[in-house]
Amino acid sequence: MATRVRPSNKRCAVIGGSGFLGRHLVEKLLDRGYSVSVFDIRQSYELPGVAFHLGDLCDKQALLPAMKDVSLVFHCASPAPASDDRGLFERVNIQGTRIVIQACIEAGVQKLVLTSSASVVFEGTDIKNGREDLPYAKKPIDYYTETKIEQEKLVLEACDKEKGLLTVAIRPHGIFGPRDPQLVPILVDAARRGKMKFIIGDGTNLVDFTFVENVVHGHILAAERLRPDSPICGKPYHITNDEPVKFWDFMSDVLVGLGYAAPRYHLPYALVYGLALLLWLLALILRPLVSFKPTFTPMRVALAGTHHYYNCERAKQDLGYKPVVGLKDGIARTVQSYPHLRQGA
Ligand SMILES: NC(=O)C1=CN([C@@H]2O[C@H](COP(=O)(O)OP(=O)(O)OC[C@H]3O[C@@H](n4cnc5c(N)ncnc54)[C@H](OP(=O)(O)O)[C@@H]3O)[C@@H](O)[C@H]2O)C=CC1
Ligand SMILES: CC(C)=CCC[C@@H](C)[C@H]1CC[C@H]2C3=C(CC[C@]12C)[C@@]1(C)CCC(=O)C[C@@H]1CC3
Repeated sequence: MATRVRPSNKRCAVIGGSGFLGRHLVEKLLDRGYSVSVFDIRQSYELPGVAFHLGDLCDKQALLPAMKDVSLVFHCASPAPASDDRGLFERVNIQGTRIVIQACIEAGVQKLVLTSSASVVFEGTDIKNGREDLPYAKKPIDYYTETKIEQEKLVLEACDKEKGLLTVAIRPHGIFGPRDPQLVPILVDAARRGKMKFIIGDGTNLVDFTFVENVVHGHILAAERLRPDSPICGKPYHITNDEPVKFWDFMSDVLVGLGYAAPRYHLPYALVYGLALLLWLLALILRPLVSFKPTFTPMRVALAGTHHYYNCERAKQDLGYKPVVGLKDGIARTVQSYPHLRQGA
């Protein structure tokens, strides 16, 4: 009779490990003595001690080898939020997550840590110091958010001590740091095209931006505290820098750090939101004829002009979480890591 090898609790798999957050997580896990399998649709780097498994997470047969003898799985893969492809989000974030859960059960994985998003409660209006017990958004602002809600519910409902799979969801917000492919590059692209002269609204709205190493820290704490008797089973946790900042101050610090001018002129929020909505509709109607992607989508305008910051007291209490890198330091390290995006480079 074949004997089943009991997975070592230092063997883990990172689904989405080639991405921005995934790669930072892999690096920290290696530092902490874990051996890591990465499952991703692409391979973006090589590292000693990391075994890559390439494939689509919707394919269980492709996933299973990455989970062999693994006790802990991190699921941080998702299509990019900027995509407008509803079918893709539903396939990867909802159906794919069901498959990830089935594969975990089949492979005998004991713990599944999902990277969710604090945006699962965001409907485009102010959230100030939001706690985890806020209801899920009834009118999510885009397909990304809509499918992140369903994904989180699936993972948390899969937490079953009898079946031996424990789950937890981390809800980060506005992740930034070296190698981020969206926030800084999109911002610099807009600045280079002369589109970052304006502040949407009065510029006083507070937002969480979270340095990537803090997000990684939250994930690892959650994984290590996830045990049958711990209060964290089946729960979501906000992980932020715990330093809400004015959205436009953060943007200005990054822009000025990279040698661009800070936005100065104010535009009314309702006007910009209305224009972004019109442009989005126009892009949708004209899609069969011409393809253009507006920089200021309704989702980005909503994020730029409202308060959205979250309370992370639950993570402090249950996980012993405390940010390891402050906002000022995080911005400086981020700016330094993008020499090619500096003004004039
Ligand atoms: N960035 C942020 O501000 C925030 C992110 N999050 C969440 O954090 C997680 C990580 O985000 P981030 O690192 O920024 O994103 P990235 O796009 O950098 O990383 C996601 C990775 O998953 C891969 N992937 C996508 N689809 C599949 C698939 N079907 N099968 C296997 N791999 C796939 C991507 O490949 P490819 O690039 O080829 O698509 C990419 O390598 C996501 O779940 C996201 O929802 C939550 C809050 C904020
Ligand atoms: C309007 C403007 C100035 C845009 C430039 C910056 C934006 C690209 C980012 C500002 C807030 C960011 C953000 C996300 C993506 C990038 C921004 C829109 C997320 C949508 C990424 C995925 C999530 O789960 C939530 C994030 C909220 C903040």
